[in-house]
Amino acid sequence: MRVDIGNALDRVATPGVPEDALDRLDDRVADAHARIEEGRANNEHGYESLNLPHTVDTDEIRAAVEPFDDSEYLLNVGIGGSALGAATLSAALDSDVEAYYLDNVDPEWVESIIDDVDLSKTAVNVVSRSGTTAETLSNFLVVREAMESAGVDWTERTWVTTGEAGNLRDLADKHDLPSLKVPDGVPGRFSVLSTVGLAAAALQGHDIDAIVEGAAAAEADLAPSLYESPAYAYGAIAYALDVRGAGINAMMPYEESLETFAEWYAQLWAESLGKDGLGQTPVRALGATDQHSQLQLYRAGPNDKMVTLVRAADREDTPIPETDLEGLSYLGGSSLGELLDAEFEATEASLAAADLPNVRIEIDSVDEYGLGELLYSMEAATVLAGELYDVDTFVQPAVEWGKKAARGLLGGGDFEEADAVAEKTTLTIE
Ligand SMILES: O=P(O)(O)OC[C@H]1O[C@](O)(CO)[C@@H](O)[C@@H]1O
Repeated sequence: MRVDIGNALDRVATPGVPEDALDRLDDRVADAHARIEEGRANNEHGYESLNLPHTVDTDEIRAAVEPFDDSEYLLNVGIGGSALGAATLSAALDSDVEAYYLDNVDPEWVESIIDDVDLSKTAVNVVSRSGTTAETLSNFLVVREAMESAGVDWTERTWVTTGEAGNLRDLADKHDLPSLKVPDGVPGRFSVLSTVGLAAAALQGHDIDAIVEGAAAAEADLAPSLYESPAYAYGAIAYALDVRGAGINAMMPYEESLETFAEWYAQLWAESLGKDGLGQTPVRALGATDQHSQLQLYRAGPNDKMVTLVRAADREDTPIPETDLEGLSYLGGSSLGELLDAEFEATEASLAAADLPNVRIEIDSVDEYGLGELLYSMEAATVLAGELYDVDTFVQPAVEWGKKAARGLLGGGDFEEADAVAEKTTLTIE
């Protein structure tokens, strides 16, 4: 993986980072790297995530999903980090298994998916690190009832991925379900390279060892200098731009297969760094599509953002037939890939021409190795940025308020947060 930060320098962009400031920041990167390595060596909570290339047991994962290798469908029931990593891999890689990610509780959407699959040929993976997430447990109960109604023995088609204890662990023990453990020291948003992300990938026939090899290559690049580590270069430059005013980071892959990656990145970046009034807001974008959508704001709106452009050096291509359409003959004989690359580079240059900071991330190809490299690098970049912001990267206390309010509204306990809902200020226009 390569990261080009040239268009983030102050001689190109505003806000931009002076090269002498980057050199000074590199001293802080060295200190942060030492802290990260200490956390990894001691398997400290969160830092343990960066050890996964050496600790994940891919044989165990393949064995756990082997009983389901006749499946034509996968229903992954989980939310947040218990869905987005596996969904990123599914979206990026081809498989004969049709995978669905039930990571919301919109009833019409859930019912439409259950109707779309043949439950007798479906593997259900219920994923929850805590085992208490309302959306996940509710969707599981709905799916289980649908299987029972269809005369399918759900215990024959379900595996569980969860922590040491909790509702799902009890369910697995009670019904003797195949189960995989979510590593204790790995927060959900950092769990794609663990049982959480790789079991679904294995069921879909993907080479999870190649994913881990790519992650290991990114790990090998971690160094006490941003100039030696693409992952740290990205984490450092994004932090440096944020503290200079680029409070928004548009993650804009120029690969349709990486659209879900941008969604995964948004949770990783926001839930890790959004603390104590700090944190850069991730925006999910897609090239070339958003050139015809958000780019107007990026170029001519407030200079309060950076754009991260991601692409693969190699991809399959499709020729564009010759044409005599007025003004479009230049396209004939070219290819869609050449057009996409031209638009990537044109957008990159257009942002620089508008003084808007942007960073280029390039992987060799969107395959298992390239995905492992990209995902691990973004995790390492996030951990580094967390050290530079000096926030607690691996917790997410701010999400608990809403959970308690919702639980109180449903009669799940007496929570003052639920009382606050009733006190809403209203000014309704109809
Ligand atoms: O895996 P669990 O415990 O169901 O949590 C799902 C998601 O919910 C969160 O805990 C936030 O509520 C995320 O950090 C996590 O990825």
